[in-house]
Amino acid sequence: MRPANPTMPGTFQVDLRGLVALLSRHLYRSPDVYIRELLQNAVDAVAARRRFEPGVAGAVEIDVVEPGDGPPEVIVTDNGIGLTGTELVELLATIGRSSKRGELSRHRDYIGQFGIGLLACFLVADEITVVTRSAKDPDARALRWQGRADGTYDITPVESDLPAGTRVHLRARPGSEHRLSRGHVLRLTHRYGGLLPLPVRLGSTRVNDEPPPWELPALTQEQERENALSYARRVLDLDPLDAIPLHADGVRGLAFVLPYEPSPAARQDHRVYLRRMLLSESADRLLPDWAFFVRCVIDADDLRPNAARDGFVEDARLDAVREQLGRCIRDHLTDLARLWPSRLAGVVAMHHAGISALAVHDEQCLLLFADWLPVDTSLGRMTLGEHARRFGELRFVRRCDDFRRVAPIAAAQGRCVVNGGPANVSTLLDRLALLRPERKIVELDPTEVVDSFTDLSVAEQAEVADLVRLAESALWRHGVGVQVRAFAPTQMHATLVAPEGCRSRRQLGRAQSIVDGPVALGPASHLCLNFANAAVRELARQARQGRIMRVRRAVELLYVQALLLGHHPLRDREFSLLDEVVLDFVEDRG
Ligand SMILES: Nc1ncnc2c1ncn2[C@@H]1O[C@H](COP(=O)(O)OP(=O)(O)OP(=O)(O)O)[C@@H](O)[C@H]1O
Repeated sequence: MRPANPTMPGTFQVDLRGLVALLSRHLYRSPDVYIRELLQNAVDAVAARRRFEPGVAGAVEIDVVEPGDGPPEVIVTDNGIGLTGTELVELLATIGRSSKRGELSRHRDYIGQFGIGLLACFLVADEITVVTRSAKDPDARALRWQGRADGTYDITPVESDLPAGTRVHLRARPGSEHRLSRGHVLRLTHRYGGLLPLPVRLGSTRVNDEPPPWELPALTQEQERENALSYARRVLDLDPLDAIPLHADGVRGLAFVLPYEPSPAARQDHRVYLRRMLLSESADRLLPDWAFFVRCVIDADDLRPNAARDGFVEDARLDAVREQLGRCIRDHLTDLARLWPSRLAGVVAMHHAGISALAVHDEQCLLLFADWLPVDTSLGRMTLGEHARRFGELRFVRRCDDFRRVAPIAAAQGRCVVNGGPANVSTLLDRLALLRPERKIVELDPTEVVDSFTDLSVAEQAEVADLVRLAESALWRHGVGVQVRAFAPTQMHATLVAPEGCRSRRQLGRAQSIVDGPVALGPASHLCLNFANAAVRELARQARQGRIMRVRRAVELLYVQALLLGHHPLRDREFSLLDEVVLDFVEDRG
């Protein structure tokens, strides 16, 4: 029989150096977070003291000692709750133990919760010295706790006149001197603690004397907006198109409409504060995807920070806040449409590509922005709203090639045709047609425009018969048929048409397959010469006079011109044709 294994109980041992290396490489973006963790502990300590001494005026003081012949030292002092000897062992010297955790669900007062923040100090110093006196016991002695990066610590009572509270000393380790220099500490304190609600001083300088931008006094809405815009210029180095006040449960802030076009797929770099302590300047996923064109600054009371403290934990609370912030932005834009249409037009003009891409999937986004989206039409660029006001019914062609071909003709006839070719436009128009049937959005068959061409009378047909014959024989090798009809604009010599919509061809009963478009352009396309154009009539006259070579060359030239006007790619044979025509011209043949 095998003997049972003897039980060997034990406790985990922590290799502090390994843990600190892990934090610095994988959790924190920069060793600079040590200031954030010290500030946060000081603010939390004041909050803890206020729980049993309400109204105590909290303050945080930072000193930087730069001896010149040695490494700089940073000292952070608070008049918070302080620590007893037992707490020093249980809380400071026990990794992962926090006094704030269980209470967090009951109290929104604390920023910390993981019990690892103090370790960030080992990113810049080999030793952390904490001198503390507990506020809970008036007779408590001051104690010094010295923790070292090798995982050892000692606690000694000290004779100190320190009132209740805590003072943390850090001396820069070789290589980190710059991070503990006065200028750097001032910048970091300003960045992380600039909005903290209790006074923070560096030496005699008050670091946080400005209220958050959403709390700046303002008599009117316009003044409020101006305050917000000037904050963005000063602090974010951004000149936004507009500022949007944000309110959600336990969250307040501002959203700024970006003055440049970001990619909808790009990270949203939001500036987020947790109980007025800067958490991150590059938080993502705080707003719905469609709001990619704004960048926001918010302060949250009870969203849960992730351990790296560069964003919030994805949970139901964050979902709800995201939804509410999205609603604020939507409502604001709807108000703009009513009260400041020119501002909304500016926003959409800047961000329409991204907005269109999103509106394809997001119905609300489509309905919100549809009227402000610009489209190209045969009568120039205009918004869909403007189009609806001017023309009522909207007719569009699906492809850019069709648009290029019909636009000049439609324009000359005063008809407004929308180009559905650019990315997303025709999909958006299809969706809008379903969502808002009263808008009467219909696809236009490009050949309809051609159908409005006027057929020639019998006499006129006789007049152009020689031209048609010569032109057909000239273009035969290109697989292109010829017809002559009259259409506007009169300056246009010719256009390429598919025979499908060509009544005269149908009337002539010629069997032609229907081929159209740049790649497929082939044997079934027709060059439609414009009888309303003076040069074409002159060509008909010269054809009657038998000037065969000249007419053939001119027709070939008009064919290439029609290809170019329709933005059809030229093939080798059309290039050589062009070459021949130019050579003829240069050598004065024909
Ligand atoms: N300045 C201070 N005054 C009083 N207690 C402090 C102070 N600094 C730290 N402590 C105590 O030490 C504990 C551990 O601090 P630490 O910064 O490591 O973690 P935390 O603040 O609890 O959580 P987090 O890791 O999220 O920052 C705190 O929970 C707190 O009880």
